[in-house]
Amino acid sequence: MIEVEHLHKSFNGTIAVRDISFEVNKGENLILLGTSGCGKTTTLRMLNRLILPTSGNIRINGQDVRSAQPEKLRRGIGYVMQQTGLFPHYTVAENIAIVPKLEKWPKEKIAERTRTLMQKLGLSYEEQAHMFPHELSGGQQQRVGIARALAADPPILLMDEPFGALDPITRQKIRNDFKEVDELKRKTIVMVTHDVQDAFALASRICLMDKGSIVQLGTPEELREQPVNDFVSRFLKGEYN
Ligand SMILES: Nc1ncnc2c1ncn2[C@@H]1O[C@H](COP(=O)(O)OP(=O)(O)OP(=O)(O)O)[C@@H](O)[C@H]1O
Repeated sequence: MIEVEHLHKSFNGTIAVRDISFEVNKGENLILLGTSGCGKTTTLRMLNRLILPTSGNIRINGQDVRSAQPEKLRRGIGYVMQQTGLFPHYTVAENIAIVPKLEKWPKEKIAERTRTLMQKLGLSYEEQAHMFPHELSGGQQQRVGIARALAADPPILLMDEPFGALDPITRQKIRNDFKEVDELKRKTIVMVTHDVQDAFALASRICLMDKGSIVQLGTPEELREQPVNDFVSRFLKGEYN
């Protein structure tokens, strides 16, 4: 469903992503894992054209993303940003409704969808829909960010450190809840994390990166049982976190 071929990105001579290729199958959860600065976010943001590659190809359902209109492309791809990226002056409900509004859904349908999603993500529509992001905890804000990305039911979801800013207990709780949300089970997801536990809890396959390159791509079991080198074993033991 997502095909990445020989993707390369340099910023003013600094190589951020170095000739990487991978595929993400429909319904898979591919985790881009690696140390800070290894090129995970740059890779993710090239998938929805927030960053343009220096060279290489990306196809989504066979279509080259360069031939798609950026706005149209992004409406079909939900995006959960680091640190939520919620609009501070929009209420929770208004934040969740951004894409459905762009899609000109009727008001009742938007309200119904917002209510359903908030409930699925463990939020209370009655109590929280009219609050502003700063009135919520970090974990609740993350849940709103995920609801917003899911609102128009895009088949693909890109998530950049969705649990990054949370304390370990909240992180584990949201991660567990996340696994149980039925809509997320159907999505093709590419998620960035530096956290080995996130990767093992959520990945269909892990793409472990270092210095812009892919070191190993495989199932969590493959990485654990057949690490290709010492870096992989040490990374999985948490020595780089
Ligand atoms: N806009 C930019 N201009 C210049 N250099 C950049 C830019 N964006 C990223 N880089 C560099 O590219 C490299 C990869 O960055 P990237 O953000 O993709 O890494 P990352 O693995 O997501 O790291 P983190 O987990 O810290 O977010 C880094 O060396 C970074 O400094």
